[in-house]
Amino acid sequence: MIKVGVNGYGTIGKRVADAVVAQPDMELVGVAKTRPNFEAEAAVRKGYPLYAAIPERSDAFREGGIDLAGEVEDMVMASDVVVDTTPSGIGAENRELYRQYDTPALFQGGEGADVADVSFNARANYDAAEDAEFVRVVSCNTTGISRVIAPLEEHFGVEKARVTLIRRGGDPGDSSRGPINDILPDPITIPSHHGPDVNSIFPELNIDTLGVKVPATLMHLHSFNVTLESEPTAEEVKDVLSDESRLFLVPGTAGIDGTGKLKEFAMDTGRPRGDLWENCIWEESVSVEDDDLYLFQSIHQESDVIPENVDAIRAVLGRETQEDSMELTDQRLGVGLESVFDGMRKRLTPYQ
Ligand SMILES: NC(=O)C1=CN([C@@H]2O[C@H](COP(=O)(O)OP(=O)(O)OC[C@H]3O[C@@H](n4cnc5c(N)ncnc54)[C@H](OP(=O)(O)O)[C@@H]3O)[C@@H](O)[C@H]2O)C=CC1
Ligand SMILES: O=C(OP(=O)(O)O)[C@H](O)COP(=O)(O)O
Repeated sequence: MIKVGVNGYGTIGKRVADAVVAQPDMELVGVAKTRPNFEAEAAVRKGYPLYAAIPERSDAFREGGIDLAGEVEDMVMASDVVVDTTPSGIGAENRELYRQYDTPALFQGGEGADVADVSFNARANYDAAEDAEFVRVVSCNTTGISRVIAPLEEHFGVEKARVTLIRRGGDPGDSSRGPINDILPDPITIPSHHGPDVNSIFPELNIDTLGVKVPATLMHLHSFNVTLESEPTAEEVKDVLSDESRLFLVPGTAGIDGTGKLKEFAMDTGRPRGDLWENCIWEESVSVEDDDLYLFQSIHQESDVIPENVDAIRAVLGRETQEDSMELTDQRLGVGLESVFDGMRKRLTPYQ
């Protein structure tokens, strides 16, 4: 069993912890937090050993009536791998702690690429993580773009990708973030940081990205224009994309017209926390004009990186092949939505 510690128990950390518990080859050593708040309560209720991320604050947990399993160092020492899911910038500060105990660590996309030896996306570069000291699972947006680029490169070749990202302002619980009544070019300079970040996965890719922030919390939306090296039909592109378990082609028949209904759909299908681990690509948007491909996709920022973190745990230890790890992760989490609509595709015409 692979022993996994999760340092930081917020949006990403709580989902990584649940995903680790769902794997047959992993054991959750515990999770670390700085404060005895509602998330600490939830971790304890789930039976997850809870460690104090800042030892001097251990007393606050005791005063709050929450039992600790120890301090973060104890968790790191007992782990084969630590997944660092602390806020952007804290991960880099934690590197020395992991190095001290010779424990490989995974960081998240809020850290700079130089925090790790390798930036990781399971579909694109699984093997590159093997034996690395530190691995960075790229951000939700970079993950979403990489999952589309990988099959397009393999099947059709990519001459140039242009992606405009309509970014959610904050997560649903981020009450201090915005905008609340504005549309911001963010970053205002071009390219946005996403293009160079995608290049940390595909160094040779010619890609430009533009970012916009809007008053929404549910998901991001990407508008793609990819100039291909060949001229497939839209149907051929859809066939290739629909073969990927982490890409979900939202059928026109579903009547899902935006991110609100996507989230409603996720909750209706019983997804934990309404999570959508897959890129949600609107099937009707997939269009090809000569060698230019266009499509819209939505990315659930809180959850698309979760399967990638699980795969990165195996990859860094050299366990399982890329294909076997992705298949196991998907099966244990329940990734893959195509089958939900199989019957519906046959029965309905668009938007009936
Ligand atoms: N949310 C998103 O959409 C995505 C985020 N990411 C990246 O994932 C990382 C984590 O983001 P996210 O989960 O959203 O952040 P959150 O703020 O939701 O969670 C981070 C948690 O870490 C805890 N924390 C703070 N300081 C420390 C510390 N020193 N040691 C241990 N825990 C600490 C905080 O809880 P407390 O202080 O209560 O312990 C907080 O809840 C970032 O790099 C982010 O960029 C990647 C993809 C998507
Ligand atoms: O960490 C994330 O969001 P946040 O920094 O806006 O909270 C997401 O991964 C999106 O980040 P990005 O738009 O910088 O790729």
